[in-house]
Amino acid sequence: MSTSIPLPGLETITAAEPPQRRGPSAEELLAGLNDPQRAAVVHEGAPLLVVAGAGSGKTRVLTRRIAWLISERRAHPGSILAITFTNKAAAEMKERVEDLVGKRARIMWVSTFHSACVRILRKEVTTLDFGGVGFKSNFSIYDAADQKRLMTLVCNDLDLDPRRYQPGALLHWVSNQKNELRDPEDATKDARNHLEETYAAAYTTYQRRLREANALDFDDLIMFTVHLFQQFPEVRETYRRRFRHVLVDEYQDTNHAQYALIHQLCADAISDGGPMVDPEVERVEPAELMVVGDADQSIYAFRGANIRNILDFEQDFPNATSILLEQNYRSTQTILTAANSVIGHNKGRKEKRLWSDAGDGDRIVGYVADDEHDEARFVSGEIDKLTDEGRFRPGDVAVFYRTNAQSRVFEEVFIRLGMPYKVVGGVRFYERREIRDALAYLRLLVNPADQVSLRRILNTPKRGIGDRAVACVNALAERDRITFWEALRRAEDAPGLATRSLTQIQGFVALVEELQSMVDGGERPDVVLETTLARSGYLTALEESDDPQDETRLENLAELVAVAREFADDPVAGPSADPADVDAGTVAPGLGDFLERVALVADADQIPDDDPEDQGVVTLMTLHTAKGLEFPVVFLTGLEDGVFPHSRALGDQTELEEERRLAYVGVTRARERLFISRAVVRSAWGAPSHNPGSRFLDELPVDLVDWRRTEAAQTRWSRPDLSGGQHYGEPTAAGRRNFSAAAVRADAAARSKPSREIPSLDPGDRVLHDSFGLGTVVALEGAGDKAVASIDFGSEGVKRLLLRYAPVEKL
Ligand SMILES: Nc1ncnc2c1ncn2[C@@H]1O[C@H](COP(=O)(O)OP(=O)(O)OP(=O)(O)O)[C@@H](O)[C@H]1O
Ligand SMILES: [Mg+2]
Repeated sequence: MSTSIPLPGLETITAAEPPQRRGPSAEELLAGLNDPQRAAVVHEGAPLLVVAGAGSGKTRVLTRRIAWLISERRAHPGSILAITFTNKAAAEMKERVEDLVGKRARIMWVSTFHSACVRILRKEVTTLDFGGVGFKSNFSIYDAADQKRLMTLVCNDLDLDPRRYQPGALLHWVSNQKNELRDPEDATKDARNHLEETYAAAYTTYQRRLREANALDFDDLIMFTVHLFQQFPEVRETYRRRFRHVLVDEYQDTNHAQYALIHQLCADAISDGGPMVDPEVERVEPAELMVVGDADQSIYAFRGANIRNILDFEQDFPNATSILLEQNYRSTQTILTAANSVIGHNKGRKEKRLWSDAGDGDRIVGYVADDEHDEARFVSGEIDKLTDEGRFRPGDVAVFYRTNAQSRVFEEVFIRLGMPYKVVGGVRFYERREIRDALAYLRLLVNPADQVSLRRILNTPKRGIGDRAVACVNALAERDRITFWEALRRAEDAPGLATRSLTQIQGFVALVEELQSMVDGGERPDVVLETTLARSGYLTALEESDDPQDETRLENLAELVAVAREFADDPVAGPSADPADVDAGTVAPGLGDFLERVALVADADQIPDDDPEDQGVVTLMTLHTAKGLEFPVVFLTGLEDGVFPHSRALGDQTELEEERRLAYVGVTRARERLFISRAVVRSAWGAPSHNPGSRFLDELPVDLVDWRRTEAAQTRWSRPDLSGGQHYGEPTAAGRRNFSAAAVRADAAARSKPSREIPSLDPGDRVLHDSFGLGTVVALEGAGDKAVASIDFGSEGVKRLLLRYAPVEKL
């Protein structure tokens, strides 16, 4: 499948060739390359290291070299192994090489480390016989959730105190061991204290259980392949004979195990083969190796990536040749200078002189937003302007953020404005399972006839209402021609329903009815939502789960509560509100209104992935996902200390440097235009926090950035180095709201109480309303907190107002 994400360096130099056409000429293959790039493409023999800054054509050179090997050096495509960082990048690279040299390229191996190892192990794993229990080639591959479940079992096996030994922490430790190629025996042997002994015991049991399940985890894929090669030289030699050319992109993000794998395939003398190396096995000449990378873009240390692999390449491969690329072809000089300036703050790095002849280009635009909604509106407003001018299409634009949860606000604004977008590497917020579950609960409260919602959550979280019970209730509904909900309420009449199921169903019905009474009482949507999540056991189920994803789910639900709270605080503002939609002070927004608003936002199916005129769509993604890509226009958002750099990194120099490399990756994705933004207040996890500007902002040259900011932000905040900024826009409702909201958000109880005295009114009374002016009370319903007055405001019409909220004064 072709993707609309531009993977740079992979561009075609000739159109797809007709079947009989001869391959491209050498000149064609070298067209559009500078001298050092050509040298890298045609290099023969010794291991080759191409180190260069972002956008200097590393990926392009690697792709061309593959085509060159096949076309000019007559290498058999099957003898080529190229490693990329993602499957997407692999698919693109393969496609481009095929475009260049034709279909015969198809049999080369272009893949990630993991995919390559799966292929090898499917074939060879039966050779491995750890502890007498062999693997079968149909082994399963365990993902993070599977691993967590398995490790929980291990903890039970070993009777480990769950408060001291958490499966997540154990798995992290095990993963580190595997990335260092240390098996359970190594770990046990080297354990220096009780804690390490326990970890090693967990590792041993975990591996045994994996074996029994005929399963491998991701780290095993690499470690087992390396062990296979080390222990069975004849197998290794088979692959050495096969792969005559090995090429690795993004080499800076390889970990030790991956490095060892490359070493096994390409090193001249294999030092770490151990005693099992069989002198009888005929040694094969090492494969030609080419690795390309940029130490400044190493951003996966948390997965064991070792920056030393690239720094030490010349030591590891003593006869290596290095080629340096210094010209950047991606970005304007302004963008490049900014990137160089930020990364220059990292210590102990090799200085690079990256330059561009693309001209200075436009200045970087900076924006200090009142809050995250304001930031999202700024981004969408700028995209609108750029596309209206006709210079860029939506597909040219990418919006980057540090963590996945930050996509939500952008999504809401984009949907509201009809801006086509896609989220890469994450599910759209309102399509996430937990969000759909929570909304299904709320829909049910408003509309008990909503069968789809009801069935979705009837047994979510698990409460022992299984398929059989549902079938019995269904039978009752059909027999008596009542709704499914009615049938649930009368479940005692359901034919064949087990007593246990009946009790469970009655408990569920009581829960829903209780929650419904909150809704009928006019309770705030956020309070209803929070209560629902708590009372239904949904939160507890997630909290107690071992699935690492459930932590993210909790965060997402907190985010949804924040959405509801904002809506209840001020239905006029908020990302998806059009002031014209809501009459200020009319009946306080209830759950139904909230659901309606959310439904509009959540109706993401309406958004085409790519629009018919091939304008493309705006891409939203995290900075980690952006590696290797490029876009004409980039928005780098959330530049706040505690967001980016991540709060975890603030006190740690090493982590801070990794965050800075991430910033460098982000900035260098931009070709022509770069926008940077931060929000003065950000409502993460439902509570507003004031974050200072990112320290990376201070590391940008002052004269390269045009600061635009709101008046509100200006008065509240000042940076000495950004004083020359230009005014942008008016203070927004959202900004004002968040500031006042910050002050009053003391606790949930306080939020759900009226903050003002309720005027006592009678029909015929004259009142003054802040927005609608003079009016006459025509009718009254309810009392106390729930008192609603119908008031005739003459030309403004008759409004129904919940007096608890309405700004009316009796005259
Ligand atoms: N000699 C050249 N002439 C014109 N354009 C080039 C040249 N070399 C590379 N490019 C273009 O420059 C851009 C960056 O190239 P590429 O993505 O290969 O760089 P990279 O070094 O791999 O970047 P990164 O470090 O971000 O992975 C691409 O659009 C590529 O097509
Ligand atoms: Mg690249």
